[in-house]
Amino acid sequence: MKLHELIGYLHPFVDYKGENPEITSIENDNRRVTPGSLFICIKGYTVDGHDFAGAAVKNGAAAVLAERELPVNVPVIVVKDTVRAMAVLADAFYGQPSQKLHMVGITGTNGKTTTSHIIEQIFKDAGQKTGLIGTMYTKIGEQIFEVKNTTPESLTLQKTFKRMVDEQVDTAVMEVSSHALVYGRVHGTDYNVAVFTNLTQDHLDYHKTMEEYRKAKGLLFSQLGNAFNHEKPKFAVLNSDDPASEEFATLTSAHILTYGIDNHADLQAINIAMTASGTSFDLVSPFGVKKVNIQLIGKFSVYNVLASIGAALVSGLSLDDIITSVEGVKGVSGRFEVVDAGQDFSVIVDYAHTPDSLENVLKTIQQFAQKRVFCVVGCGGDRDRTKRPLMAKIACEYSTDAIFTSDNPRSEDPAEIIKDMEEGVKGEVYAAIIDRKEAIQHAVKNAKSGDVILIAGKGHETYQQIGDRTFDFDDRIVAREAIEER
Ligand SMILES: CC(=O)N[C@H]1[C@@H](OP(=O)(O)OP(=O)(O)OC[C@H]2O[C@@H](n3ccc(=O)[nH]c3=O)[C@H](O)[C@@H]2O)O[C@H](CO)[C@@H](O)[C@@H]1O[C@H](C)C(=O)N[C@@H](C)C(=O)N[C@H](CCC(=O)O)C(=O)O
Ligand SMILES: Nc1ncnc2c1ncn2[C@@H]1O[C@H](COP(=O)(O)OP(=O)(O)OP(=O)(O)O)[C@@H](O)[C@H]1O
Ligand SMILES: N[C@H](CCC[C@H](N)C(=O)O)C(=O)O
Ligand SMILES: [Mg+2]
Repeated sequence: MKLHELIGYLHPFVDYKGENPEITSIENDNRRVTPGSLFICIKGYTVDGHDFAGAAVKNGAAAVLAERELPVNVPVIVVKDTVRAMAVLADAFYGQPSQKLHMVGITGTNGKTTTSHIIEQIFKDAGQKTGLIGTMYTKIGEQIFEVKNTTPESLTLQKTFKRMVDEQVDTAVMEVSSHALVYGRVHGTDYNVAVFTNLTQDHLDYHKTMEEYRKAKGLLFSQLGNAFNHEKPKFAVLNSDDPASEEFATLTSAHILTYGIDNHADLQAINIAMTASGTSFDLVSPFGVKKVNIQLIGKFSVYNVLASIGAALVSGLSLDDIITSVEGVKGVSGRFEVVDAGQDFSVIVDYAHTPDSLENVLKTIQQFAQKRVFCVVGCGGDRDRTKRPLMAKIACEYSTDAIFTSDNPRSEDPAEIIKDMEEGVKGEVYAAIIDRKEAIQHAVKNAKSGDVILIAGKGHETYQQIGDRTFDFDDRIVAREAIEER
């Protein structure tokens, strides 16, 4: 694409009539620039991309998009906000790929990864080729690509959509983090279905207040657009048991489908019963009452399944087929994952890293635990500090043996993080073992027949970040080894 054509997609006041080179790629990292690239300078949290314009030109950049003039010998196009401009250019450069996919976006504090996998499974069972973008990876069909963020910045995102289009993907399911919504990473992404799971405390380091955090999540719904396209209708799938849904409904003109358990909803689960092999419920729907038996455990899993059924139903799939699919879902890596090395006590690895998810998982365990419940838990460094005492309190309240430990301390002192946790449990009995491996070994050594050990916070993660180093660490492997050493 020629530079002039590309610039034509920007704000009409952007005035550029200079040279018109062929733009072969768009990059925002000078290390990825090749001859013919347009280099976009982004002011980051760590460094300022404007400082790398010279290096980008050395690598062959044909033009630079920046927020100020720069001393380089290629055209510099100046805009007010390069992050906003990047989203527009990425969408245009890759041929507006999100408009060619059936797009399902999921936001909410907890359950995004789980729900996205359930939805992926339903569409796969319906014979579609799927794409998935989220915390664990990006997937195109069965190909897996590593990721750094739950929701990548616009350039990577649009490039991924383009690849999905090229590989004949029908439906793309993605997690949309609150950071992504605030930072405009999904500007231009044309969702057909926007799903809300729930809103509870997390990320207050970034959003400061729950109100700001709620506003961030609401952006997914306000960005669903206002026009009625009857050939490609838009839907908001909202949790009727979460008070934020009422506000989100007002933000969009899209059709609304609600799901819930406690409050009336278009899709409501009643008569929920936990069985040895999962959870069963009656689904009250516009198509009558249907019995559903899922292999997942807990009330929170019922919410994720209801949200997934809702997203698939508004996408035009048949309810009976959808139910068959969700009944086949075995669970998602690191979410309530059982570690079975033949021991006579249960070990569960779960990605609960917020107060609400920890409480949900421990309450679910209480429903079947007969004896002691050990809870190995830590809180991430360089993240919301205010959740630390709350998570510690929940661990002590809903388990018999709380063991506080480290979970990616990053640049913080792990002992100080545990001190923050301890603020929430003055006078309670607990153990504090900084080394996560030792903490897991301690629980495994002390567990007796019939006990349950929950290892919370890291789920699928295969690393521990201490300082600026990343070490191999997998709760499931460490637990298995500890069991085998017993
Ligand atoms: C705070 C934050 O959001 N940071 C994101 C941001 O990094 P940054 O601002 O530090 O970037 P930077 O390193 O300063 O670089 C600025 C610019 O200079 C460029 N650069 C940099 C170095 C160089 O040598 N050459 C060069 O050109 C960079 O490519 C970039 O364009 O831009 C990066 C690239 O897009 C992101 O990967 C990074 O996410 C970091 C890893 C992160 O931890 N983000 C968290 C807060 C986050 O976004 N989390 C949510 C999930 C939350 C949830 O679970 O709900 C998510 O969606 O992942
Ligand atoms: N609907 C839900 N409500 C509350 N807690 C949930 C729900 N679904 C899952 N959880 C809990 O939250 C944990 C994380 O789930 P999941 O990874 O699906 O969430 P996420 O929203 O993708 O998280 P992240 O923001 O880190 O990407 C699970 O391990 C489980 O403990
Ligand atoms: N997406 C979340 C994941 C937290 C996982 C937990 N293991 C931690 O490192 O705090 C975050 O970056 O806050
Ligand atoms: Mg996730």
